[in-house]
Amino acid sequence: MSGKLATEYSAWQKLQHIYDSEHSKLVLKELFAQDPQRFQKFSREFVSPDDPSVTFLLDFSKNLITEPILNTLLDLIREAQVETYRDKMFAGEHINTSEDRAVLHVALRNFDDFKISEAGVDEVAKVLAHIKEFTEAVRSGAWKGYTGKTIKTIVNIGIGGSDLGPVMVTEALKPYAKRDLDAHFVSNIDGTHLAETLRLCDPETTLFIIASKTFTTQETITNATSARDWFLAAAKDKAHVAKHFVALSTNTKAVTAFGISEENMFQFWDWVGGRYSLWSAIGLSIALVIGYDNFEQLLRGAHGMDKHFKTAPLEQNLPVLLAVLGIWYNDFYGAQTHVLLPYDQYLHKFADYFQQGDMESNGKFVTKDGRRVSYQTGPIIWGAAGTNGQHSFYQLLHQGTKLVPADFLAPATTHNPIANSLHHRILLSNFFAQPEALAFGKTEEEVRKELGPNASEPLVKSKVFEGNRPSNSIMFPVLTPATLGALIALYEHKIFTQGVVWGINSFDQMGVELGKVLAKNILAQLGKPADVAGHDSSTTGLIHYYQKHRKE
Ligand SMILES: O=P(O)(O)OC[C@H]1O[C@@](O)(CO)[C@@H](O)[C@@H]1O
Repeated sequence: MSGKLATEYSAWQKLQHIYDSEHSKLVLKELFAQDPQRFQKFSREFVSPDDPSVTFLLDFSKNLITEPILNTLLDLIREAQVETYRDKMFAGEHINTSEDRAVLHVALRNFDDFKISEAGVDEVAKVLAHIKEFTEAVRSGAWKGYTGKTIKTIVNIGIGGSDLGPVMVTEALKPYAKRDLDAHFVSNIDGTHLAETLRLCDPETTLFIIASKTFTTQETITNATSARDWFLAAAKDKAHVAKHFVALSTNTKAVTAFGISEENMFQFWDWVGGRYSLWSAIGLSIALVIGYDNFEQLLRGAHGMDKHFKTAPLEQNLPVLLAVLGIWYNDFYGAQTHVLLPYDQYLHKFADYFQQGDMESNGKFVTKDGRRVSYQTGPIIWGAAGTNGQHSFYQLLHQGTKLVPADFLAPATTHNPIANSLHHRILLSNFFAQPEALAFGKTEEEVRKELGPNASEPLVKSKVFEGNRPSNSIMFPVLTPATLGALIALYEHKIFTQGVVWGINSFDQMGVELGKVLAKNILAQLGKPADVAGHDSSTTGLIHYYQKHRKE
């Protein structure tokens, strides 16, 4: 990162000029008509350098770009020194400058031993071995609860990066799950979350996983304490906690103070960002559900993408391509959001996961050297599994007034070929049709022809699809642990790349702190109206309403 504001790059200024002078002439229907080779030119096939079965196609031909525009976008990557910063990340340099930390989620899956000098990196293998040993003991039944029964239920208690990754991955890889081991995830401080989960648990056969990088997060520690109280109400003897509680954290002192022994702790390190931690001990619930071997495949899939990101030339580099396309719409077309649309029910939490991954990384307005940006940084990430989204928000995607760049993802083969794969064919027919409709629309002339001469003008106008709405399509043979790993790493490195161009620190999260401090202050004032002090009339009024109407 050259310490520049993105707008100071000559490539950025050239892109602004191109946008201003050409954007109105960029019509997908015409671009495709002019070039029968457009799909070939603007699609890339990723094949993992470690495993040829880990492969996917990125079709980015339905984007509002030409080769000169793409080349200028790649010039921006060069001018922002993205490759230099990438190499700094992989080398363990402290690129998280505000916290003086390395950013080394790639070290958690480093099967080829990238040379990385940072405390803890040489302990990754030991933690993985501990995860393997423990998960095999639980899954085999060798690990027994306090009454000698095997573990039937696991409850992961964590929030943010200590929850979203395990939730998304265990949902995505359900075909690989041990079906007689129930997994639950409690994250919200709302007592409902824990209460409803505990209704499903037997203290004799339940294992609680307390997942927290800091082991100070109020929601997690409160939930963990209540879960322990619930357990001890049945088990009575504190000695039994050791058989039913394990911890995933960087904070050994806090873990042991909570009452979990160090041998029941799976460690990770400060250079693992919360939203990049599913590859670490935070992935214990994943390994319990899908087995250690599949968890390792997940890691290996990500590693293959790491190598691709580290070595592929920019014009072949998939994270870089996704990154520059996102910047084109976010910073020049004025798109405020980016929608992720996996046509795979197993990936129904994919967008949720990258809400934190992207928005907590790049939702920033100050550069690493403290300058306020004058341009858009991180987009709003949202999405849903297809085809459900089509019956919810696609009206806006097709005929709304906002530009919403979309990523469509789908497996060529389903894990559930019911009805002779009729369901999958219908799913994929929509996966193919939606980007086509978004790109090419339906003209007024086509509508008139369809409706006939007596159709009212308003009706005709309401049925026009202007099209020219961009999308990427990603297809892969089947959703396996390794393919999922590669896909997640693809988006991680896209986020990294965009952060470098914007000059921001993608790896701290100062923005989550103020609310926590204010909440702690208010918590102490909730007793009675006289306790409420130091707030605006709105906050005061709301608290008074609560105090007047609460029943508990
Ligand atoms: O894992 P932990 O330390 O309990 O943090 C949980 C989450 O809280 C944050 O909002 C940071 O406070 C996320 O960045 C993080 O993933």
